[in-house]
Amino acid sequence: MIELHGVSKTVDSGGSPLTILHSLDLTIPAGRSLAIVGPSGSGKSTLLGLMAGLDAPTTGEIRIDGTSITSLGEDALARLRGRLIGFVFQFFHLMPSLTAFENVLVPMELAGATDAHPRATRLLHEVGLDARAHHYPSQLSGGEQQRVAIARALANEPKVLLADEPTGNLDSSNGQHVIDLLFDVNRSRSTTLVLVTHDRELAARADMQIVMRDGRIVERLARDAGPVTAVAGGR
Ligand SMILES: Nc1ncnc2c1ncn2[C@@H]1O[C@H](COP(=O)(O)OP(=O)(O)OP(=O)(O)O)[C@@H](O)[C@H]1O
Repeated sequence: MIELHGVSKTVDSGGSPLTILHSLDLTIPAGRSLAIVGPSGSGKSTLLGLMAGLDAPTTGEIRIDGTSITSLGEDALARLRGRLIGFVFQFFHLMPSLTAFENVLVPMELAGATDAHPRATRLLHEVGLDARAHHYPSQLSGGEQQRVAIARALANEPKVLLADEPTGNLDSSNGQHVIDLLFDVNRSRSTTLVLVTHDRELAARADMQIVMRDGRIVERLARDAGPVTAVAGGR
């Protein structure tokens, strides 16, 4: 579902080039989950942003569902993002002037869905927020806001769900609820899930883990049926 081939990212740092991702190769099969872990500044969010097509790599190729996104123009990329990718951020990024229901509704209406209303109702039900549908973000707890953000990310039935520190701003019980929800979606809808996290316990719930350090993947772990084991040189 997601393939990276020789992906590097170099940025300008005070007039001199700084390489923050070094020739990464990675394959995430459809319907699986991957956790990206590693210390602060190791390149996790940059990598997720590249997978989302929010930023372009300096070299290499990224394919999402068979389409090379590295050669797409802005418009085609925006359409592909809208069709295939849902994004969940650490700080929720809900529209403060819209209710929970409207936050979920708007992306569907923008995509031209004719059944947006019943689908928004169903999605809020799935994330356990029926009773909060007409509340504004400021009237919701952090965990509730993140669940609205997940419902919104699922609005256009993406094949890929990308989450950047989705529990970073939540207490442990709200965080647990949000994580359960993300893995439920991964399993029940076969949505490919990629999440960035500092939490090794959470990361261990994913089918695969990569550990980043200084812009490189320094460790790859995969789980088949049994416990998570190291994969020597595997993708
Ligand atoms: N546009 C940019 N210009 C210069 N440096 C950048 C730019 N974007 C990212 N960096 C640097 O690249 C490195 C990787 O950043 P990134 O945000 O991907 O790390 P991270 O692993 O997600 O960190 P954290 O866990 O703290 O969020 C950091 O050292 C960051 O300062």
